[in-house]
Amino acid sequence: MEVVHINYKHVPALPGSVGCIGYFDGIHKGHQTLMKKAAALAEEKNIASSIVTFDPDPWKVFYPDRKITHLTTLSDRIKIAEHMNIDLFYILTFSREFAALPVDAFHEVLHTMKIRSLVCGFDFHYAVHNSGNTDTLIQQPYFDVHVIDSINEGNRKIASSRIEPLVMAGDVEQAARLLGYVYSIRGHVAHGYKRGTNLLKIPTANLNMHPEYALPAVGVYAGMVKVGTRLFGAMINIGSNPTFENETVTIEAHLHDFNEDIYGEEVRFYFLKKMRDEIKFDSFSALQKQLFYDIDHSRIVLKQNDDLVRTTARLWDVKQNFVNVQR
Ligand SMILES: Cc1cc2nc3c(=O)[nH]c(=O)nc-3n(C[C@H](O)[C@H](O)[C@H](O)COP(=O)(O)O)c2cc1C
Ligand SMILES: Nc1ncnc2c1ncn2[C@@H]1O[C@H](COP(=O)(O)OP(=O)(O)OP(=O)(O)O)[C@@H](O)[C@H]1O
Repeated sequence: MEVVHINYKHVPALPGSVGCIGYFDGIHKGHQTLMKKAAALAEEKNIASSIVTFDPDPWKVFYPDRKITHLTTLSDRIKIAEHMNIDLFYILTFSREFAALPVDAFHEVLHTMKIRSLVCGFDFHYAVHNSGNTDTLIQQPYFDVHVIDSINEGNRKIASSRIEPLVMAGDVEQAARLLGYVYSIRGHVAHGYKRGTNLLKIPTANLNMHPEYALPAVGVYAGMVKVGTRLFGAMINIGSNPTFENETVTIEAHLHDFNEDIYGEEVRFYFLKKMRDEIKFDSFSALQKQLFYDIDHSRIVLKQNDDLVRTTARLWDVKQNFVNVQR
């Protein structure tokens, strides 16, 4: 898949393609349906398939002072799209000027990009004051338009704005049902207080998370950690370690059957299921006993969700999957 950054005023020479259009945060099951349709139409027409998306996030452009979080960063969206049989990933630079384009000018930009067919959702809006919709798209003269009906779960549209609150409430299982894969966040391994190794004999990797992600609720999760191209089973804690009365919230994981120094490395934490709330224990040994129980519990959860783990591993190009394999 080729990634092309485009300024709408200077569109480079591009091949004809069947595009699907939107912001696509999370690339959830609704988005995946659009992408599959674009890929199928492109094959029929024997031309390329493309994604037409925007960066930065329109919300960031209009509200620069607000902290805006996402399910995926742009590089995550590119990575996932690679697995959706898409040939070209177009990133239109979003600005106030671009947002102010009249409907007709927006159509002309897509025409200049040689979009031959466009796939969009039933509620897609675009151009100045979001005045463009599927009707105006269908009426334009340049390309044919395929509108996808609402892809629902439980009678409600699957949307990024529905998934993010689920993640933030700790319901990562339901989030995975809507995404089609396990929610994850990326960052670097930072130094903790070393109590995990020294006092509890349960070493943990502390995550310095990329700030763009929606953080799951405080609690203890079964999940996975990706180190390089290897995936490990894990249990993850998000919280302030009340037994030790930390002042800040940390994100830390104990990886199953793992004993390597990974300080500073880029890693990804995957949240499969919330197992329990964080608790203040009366003694270190009571905490330690609970943590040993959590290790067994997380192994069981991983076994029960093997298909979901494998689907997720495939999306993120895992080369060695050690989940459910003792090293
Ligand atoms: C899966 C998991 C669950 C945890 N649960 C709790 C908990 O319920 N209460 C608590 O005070 N600390 C909990 N902790 C945090 C430990 O106290 C923490 O790992 C320890 O303080 C080591 O921190 P350090 O890496 O900063 O040294 C948990 C850690 C993990 C990995
Ligand atoms: N569940 C869905 N069913 C059908 N089409 C969808 C669905 N979700 C998104 N789309 C379409 O996918 C494209 C990209 O959607 P976009 O990311 O812009 O918003 P969204 O997923 O609807 O999320 P939100 O409403 O939270 O912003 C749009 O064309 C949109 O209409």
